[in-house]
This record gives sequence, structure tokens and C-alpha cells, in this order.
Amino acid sequence: MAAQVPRTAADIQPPLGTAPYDHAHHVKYQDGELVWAAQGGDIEQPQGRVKRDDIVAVLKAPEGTPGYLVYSLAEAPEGEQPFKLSVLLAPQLPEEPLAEFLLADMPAHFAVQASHLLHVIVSTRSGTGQATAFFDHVLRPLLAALGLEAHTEPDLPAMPGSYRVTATQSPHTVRDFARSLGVVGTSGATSLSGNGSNVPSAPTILLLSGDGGVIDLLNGVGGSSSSAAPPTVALLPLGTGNALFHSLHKPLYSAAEATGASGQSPLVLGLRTLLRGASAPLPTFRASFSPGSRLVAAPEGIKAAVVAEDGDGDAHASGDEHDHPPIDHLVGAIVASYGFHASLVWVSDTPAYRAHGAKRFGMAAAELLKEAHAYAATVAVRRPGSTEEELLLAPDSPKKPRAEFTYVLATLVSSLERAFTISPASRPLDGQLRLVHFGAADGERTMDVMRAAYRGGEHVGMCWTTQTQSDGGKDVEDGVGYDAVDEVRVTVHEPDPRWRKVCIDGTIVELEDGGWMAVARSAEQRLRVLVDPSVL
Ligand SMILES: Nc1ncnc2c1ncn2[C@@H]1O[C@H](COP(=O)(O)OP(=O)(O)OP(=O)(O)O)[C@@H](O)[C@H]1O
Repeated sequence: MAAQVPRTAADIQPPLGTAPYDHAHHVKYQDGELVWAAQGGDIEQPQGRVKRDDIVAVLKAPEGTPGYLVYSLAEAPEGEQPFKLSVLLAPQLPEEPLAEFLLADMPAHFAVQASHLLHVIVSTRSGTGQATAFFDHVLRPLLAALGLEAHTEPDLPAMPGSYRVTATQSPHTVRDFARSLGVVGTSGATSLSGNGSNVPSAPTILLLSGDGGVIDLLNGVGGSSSSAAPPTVALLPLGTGNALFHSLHKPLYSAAEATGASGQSPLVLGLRTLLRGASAPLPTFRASFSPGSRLVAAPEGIKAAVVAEDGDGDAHASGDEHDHPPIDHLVGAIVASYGFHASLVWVSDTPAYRAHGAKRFGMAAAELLKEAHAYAATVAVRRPGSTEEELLLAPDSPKKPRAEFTYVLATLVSSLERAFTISPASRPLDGQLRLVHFGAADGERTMDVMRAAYRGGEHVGMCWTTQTQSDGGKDVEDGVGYDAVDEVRVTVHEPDPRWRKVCIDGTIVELEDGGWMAVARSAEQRLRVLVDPSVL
């Protein structure tokens, strides 16, 4: 049975970091807002408003206090205090928004017992570095309101009502954390809770980061050699692209946009999913690399986890960020790319670019497109259900393989940023790899394609006329290819290592000249992820 939300008056003292509660006497819901007035006030001249879009949850007030507590999040990204969790105590609430947001029971994934630990990871350098502020001013007080308190002792046994916080200290912290989950006695992960309850039997991890945190967890928890049940991850999007989060929540953005609420905050959605979400297996792929492939750092020497192979076939860390350790595979959940996308991720991951948040991609893209490099490669695909590999062909011949590409990107998700819909056919958790590709194109054409992707995926089906290299420069039809695939193999033919980078969920690997990357859906279950029940 799920644990109850706190019911004592002490549990609803204003949690640390929040302003004192506002006390409403009259409340009404109009035009997508709760409006309220205090005792003696006039509801027609409200004292305060809470936008529906900002509501995170409604809790019942404790016994002896009639009414409800409405938790809402306000964000001011450029301000001194970027996040503010507000609480309104109201004697009653209208059916809307009560029915939608009332949290009657503690989510099962918050129940802490010997068989199930709750972790919070704060990735301090993700995005523009706001994960710590989000934890301090939003998540910690919200969890406190649910009767959950933080501790930072790695060796404490599971204590009901507590969770363990890990703040990243280096690019290795998340991967090291993930590896520790496989160690009996640290994770508390058992195959079954065995107590007849619906408490999960593996830990729940609240991840305050971008996509990098996910790939570090995926490659740290180990594969089939690990006996632990897969942990469940709750994503709180505090990175730059947050591709996995935005893709899993895309139907919710679309639903909100249909009602005119285009500004729906991802962090509010993330908190709602955290409180009311359901756990589902996270589809993953395995990217294998030819011998001689190496992990590489960003151009200025700063890059995330350094992961290398151990004898068990699980990815793990070695060396520091200046090493280029050999690598033979990575597990990903988002994207495996070669060409413009991989180069862009590689060159934009410097401290100077990172300071610009999501704008860093546009800035780095402008530089890269001045060169408009044509990436020499061959690309083979295996289509769904087929056992045969087939080469992607040149536009002027039904037999000749295409020899130059600008873009080769295999993905399991729809969106690489909230508004960048690279694979419009992808649905949350559908587990289908899709390949977006086009041949050598100049900078302007590539920008056109990228702009169309920002218009909801309009790049799919784009066509243009191009000139062949041979046959005296004949005009032929070309365009963006978009295919469901079970496997993709990219073989690079580039003497300059600069153009031999591939990107796996943000991690960069350099192939050798003539080397290859093969990407295929993986049947392994390494992680589960919390999603809004509507996407299941
Ligand atoms: N304290 C730290 N010191 C050094 N590196 C860190 C630290 N904390 C986090 N990192 C690294 O910073 C990177 C942050 O990546 P993450 O993907 O979370 O954010 P992002 O790149 O801004 O977002 P996205 O991948 O969604 O675009 C990770 O590679 C992580 O290992």
C-alpha cells in the first residue's frame, strides 16, 4: 500500500527556503488561474493569482487545518533567485484544478525502505549551472513537504523518510555513483521487494541534469552482467538540450499549446511527472566502434565522463579529461550522429560557449557552417525486419553509394531541444531508431534544413536540386532522407581527425580513418524512467 502524505501540523510548516504560506480565504478559478483574497478581502479584487501552468501539486492540509496547500513554481532564469516555490493555503478549491493536481497518496517511488533507496543527483555544471539553486529552493522544500529529508552520507542504511543527495564534484561523479549501485548494500537493489507492496525493488534516482547525466548513468549501471534490477530515473531538465526530457514530454507540450499555453515550463512538467509519473523501461541503443576509436575531450580540453571498457564488457571510467582512452561501445538513449551534428556538439562544449546556454548551439553552428565541410563516409542501414544491410545511394545513381554527407543522425527520440524536432514520427518510448540524413550541402542549405526542424520537423521531405560531381555536373533531385531503421553503420573516410568525430548522447568519440560506428537498438534494460501516465 502506498504511504500517506504527511498528516501532522508539523509536516506542513513552511519548508526551508520557501516564503511563509499565503493564506487564502476566498478562491476562484478563472481564465486558467486560481485567484484568491485573504480574510476580509474581496475576491473581485484578488490579492493574488496562481497560474494553472505553474501549479506543481495540491496537498491536503494536515488534520485540524481544513483545506489544501497549492504548490506552484515561479521562474526568473536571469534573476538573482531563479526559482521560487510558493505555497497557498486555501480552505477549499474549485474542482478545477483540484481534481487534476491533488496528490492523495505518497508516490510509491518515494517510499524508502531496505529494498528501495531514494537518491537525488545534483549535476552542478549542467546547463548554466542552476541545478543547485533548483535543489535548494524547489526540490528540497517540496520533498520536505512530503516528509522526506536529505542526507549526504553515502554509507547510511536506508531510513524511511530520507533520501541521499550526491552533488557532482567532477565529470566522473555520476558514472561513479551509477557503478556503486551495483554493489550490494549500497544501492539496496534487490530483484524483488518481496513484501507484497508496490514499492519498486530498485532505487529511484532524481536526476537534476541534462542528457549527459543520463548517458553517465546508462554506462555506469552496467549491462546484462549486472544482477541489480534497473533503477528508475526521474528527469528534472537542468541541462542545455534536455533532449530526452523534452521528447518524453512532447505530447504534453502539444496539449498545452492546443489550449494556448505555449510557455508551459519544463521544470513544472518535470515536477508533476516526479509526483504522479509511472515508471517505464527506457529504450536504448548500443553504438559499437571499430578498433582504435577513442573518447575525446571538447576542443579546449573540458569534457564529461571519460569512459572506457573493462573486461566484463561494461563501460567504466579511466584516466582524466586529457586522456583519450580507447572505447569499443557506448549505450545511449537519444542520438548517435556523424557529420554536422557531431561536430557541432564537439565544438560547442567549451566553457566559453557553455556560458550562453542553449544559444551556444546556434553560435557554434554559424562558425561551423562557414566551412560547410562535406563529410566523406559511406552509410549502410538495415531496415526494420530485414537481415540485409543496404548502402545509402548517391542521388544520381541507383547503384553508386553516396560518398559525402552533411548529416547522418540516428535517434530514438523526437526532439534534440524543446523546439528542435529532428524526428517528428518518434513517440515517447516507441523504441524505434530513425535515421535523418542528407548529402553534402552548403552552409545556407544546411541552415534551411535546421530552421525547418525548428518548425516542428518540417525538414522531413525537403527536396532540392544538386549538381553531380561526375557527368559534367548534371542537375539531380536530392533532399533530406528519413527512415525507420534497425541498424546503421557509418564508415568514415577522412584523413583529418577533426572530421572523424561521432556523437553519442553528447559524448564524442573519434574514429580512425576507415573506422566505423554501428548503432542498433539494444534489448538490455539498464534504466527505467518516470513518464507522465498519458504517454504510456
Ligand atoms: N562539478 C563538475 N565538475 C566538472 N564537470 C561536471 C561537474 N558537474 C557536472 N559535470 C559535467 O558537466 C556535463 C553536464 O552535462 P549535461 O548533459 O548534464 O548538461 P548539458 O550538456 O548542459 O545539457 P544537455 O546534454 O542536455 O545539452 C556532464 O558531462 C558532467 O559530467
